[in-house]
Amino acid sequence: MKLKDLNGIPALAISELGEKTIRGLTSDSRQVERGFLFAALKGSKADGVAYAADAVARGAAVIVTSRGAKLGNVSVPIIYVDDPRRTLALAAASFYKLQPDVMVAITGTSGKTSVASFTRQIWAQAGFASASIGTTGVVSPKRDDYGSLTTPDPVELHRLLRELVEEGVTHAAMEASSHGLDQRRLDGVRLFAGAFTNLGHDHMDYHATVEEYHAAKLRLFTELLPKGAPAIIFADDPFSKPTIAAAEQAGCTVLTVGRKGDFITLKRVEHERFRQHVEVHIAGEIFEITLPLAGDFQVANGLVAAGLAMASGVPAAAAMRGLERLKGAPGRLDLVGATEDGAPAYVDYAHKPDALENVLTSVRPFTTGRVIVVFGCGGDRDKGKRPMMGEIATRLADVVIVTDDNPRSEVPATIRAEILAAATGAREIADRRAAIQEAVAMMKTGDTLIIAGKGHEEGQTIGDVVLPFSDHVEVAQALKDRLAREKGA
Ligand SMILES: CC(=O)N[C@H]1[C@@H](OP(=O)(O)OP(=O)(O)OC[C@H]2O[C@@H](n3ccc(=O)[nH]c3=O)[C@H](O)[C@@H]2O)O[C@H](CO)[C@@H](O)[C@@H]1O[C@H](C)C(=O)N[C@@H](C)C(=O)N[C@H](CCC(=O)O)C(=O)O
Ligand SMILES: Nc1ncnc2c1ncn2[C@@H]1O[C@H](COP(=O)(O)OP(=O)(O)OP(=O)(O)O)[C@@H](O)[C@H]1O
Ligand SMILES: N[C@H](CCC[C@H](N)C(=O)O)C(=O)O
Ligand SMILES: [Mg+2]
Repeated sequence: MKLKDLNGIPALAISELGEKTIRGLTSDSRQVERGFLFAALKGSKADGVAYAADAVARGAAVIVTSRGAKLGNVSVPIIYVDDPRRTLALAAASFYKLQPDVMVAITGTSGKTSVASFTRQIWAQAGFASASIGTTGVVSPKRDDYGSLTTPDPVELHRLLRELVEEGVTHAAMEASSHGLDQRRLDGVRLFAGAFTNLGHDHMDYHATVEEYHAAKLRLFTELLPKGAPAIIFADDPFSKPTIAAAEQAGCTVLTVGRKGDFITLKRVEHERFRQHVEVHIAGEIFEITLPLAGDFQVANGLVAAGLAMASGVPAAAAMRGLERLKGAPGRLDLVGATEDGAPAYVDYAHKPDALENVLTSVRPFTTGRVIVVFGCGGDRDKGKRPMMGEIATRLADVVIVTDDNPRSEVPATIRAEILAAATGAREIADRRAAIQEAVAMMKTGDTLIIAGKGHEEGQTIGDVVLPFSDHVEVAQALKDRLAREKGA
């Protein structure tokens, strides 16, 4: 492809260098090949400018960087732009060209993965070839790939979108993390609609204030959605109002869902142990449906997903039928098994305060005994979450076991101590396997066990090493061991 065919490149550079052939793009010098465009980006740990020479040595044809960056002497042309991350995203979109016809993005502190998965499932039920992209990976009719980042790097993202189109996918739902929005990873995506779930405490190590964190999320509506595009907003969150105002001001067509919602109005919810009966009103019509998932928050996520599906052409009745057949996203209030007398054990991805509060509150109505929770907090991540989660766990659970969850480069005992400082009466069991064994062993009739924080994850990161570890596997094993002990006794 010629440089002149890439979006985001300033006109002057096109007039001088437009005929140059570009064979690929990247912001990582280690991935540069002959003829690549290298974007030298200032990051959180390093400055890509320092790797310009490395990129040239590997064959870069041209470098894009920010105005004022000092590159020294390099032997290839340099294009200076105001926002190189955005330029890279726009260029990647034009390089890979193809995107599914209907692309939607979901932002919010919690619920993104679930809503992306639910939207894909409702579309699929309605007959569309659909995909979801996010924390748990990429799912389409032809693939189920394990993921890493919530919102992939723009080059990887656009390569993926092209592959999905080549597979025949017409509809895709993706997560828009605040990092992804802030770092312009989605700027080249041709979005049909956006959605907002809620805003709580997370990533305060990256964003200076809650306002800045909210503003990063609002970029989806204020800068990325085209004028008039549907913005599906959950109406019952403390941050719904300012989000609705910002989306309206940006010219989006705001469609609200929830108890205070106008597009889909939630009227009544009756909880059962593993499902919920829900009554909603849509344009004067009453729907009574059974959502086959536990947890209040799954009703919210279901309505946001139904809103996205309806905004993109699925009839209300079909969207409601879709809700009745949903499968939870892996590791989200995921029932792994139960003790011999029926006490359930769930794995859940709550690794931030509001999520933990929601999940513990959700299981209370069907718990006649004790709520037991096992959790920890990640190292090298927002430290403010630790005492908040300690306090929530002790307030809402009857038995709290604090353990390790990806300590990364930090001292695990220090992380636990920061949680325990606000968790009076909690027990400390450093080894996550031992903590799960202990929790399963203490379960009695009527109890509910929640193993929180890792959800779908398949590893425990200690230092730089990722040891294989799955809460699912451990809980299932602990239940088996318990059964064997009971039988032997
Ligand atoms: C803090 C953060 O978001 N970092 C992301 C960011 O990296 P960065 O720009 O800060 O990178 P850096 O290490 O400072 O390096 C600066 C530049 O030098 C380049 N470099 C570096 C070394 C070298 O030899 N050559 C070279 O060219 C790097 O490629 C980079 O372009 O841009 C990279 C490319 O897009 C991402 O891979 C990287 O994600 C890291 C791995 C990460 O852990 N991110 C997490 C925090 C994240 O993004 N999480 C969100 C939210 C999760 C959620 O709550 O759902 C997500 O969307 O997943
Ligand atoms: N709508 C919601 N409101 C509050 N908590 C929720 C909601 N949806 C999910 N949760 C909680 O948050 C956890 C993560 O859910 P999910 O993966 O869908 O969110 P996410 O926004 O993708 O999170 P992440 O940013 O960590 O990828 C769930 O396991 C549950 O504990
Ligand atoms: N996307 C989140 C995942 C956190 C999951 C939790 N298990 C942890 O390691 O803190 C993050 O990177 O902050
Ligand atoms: Mg997610």
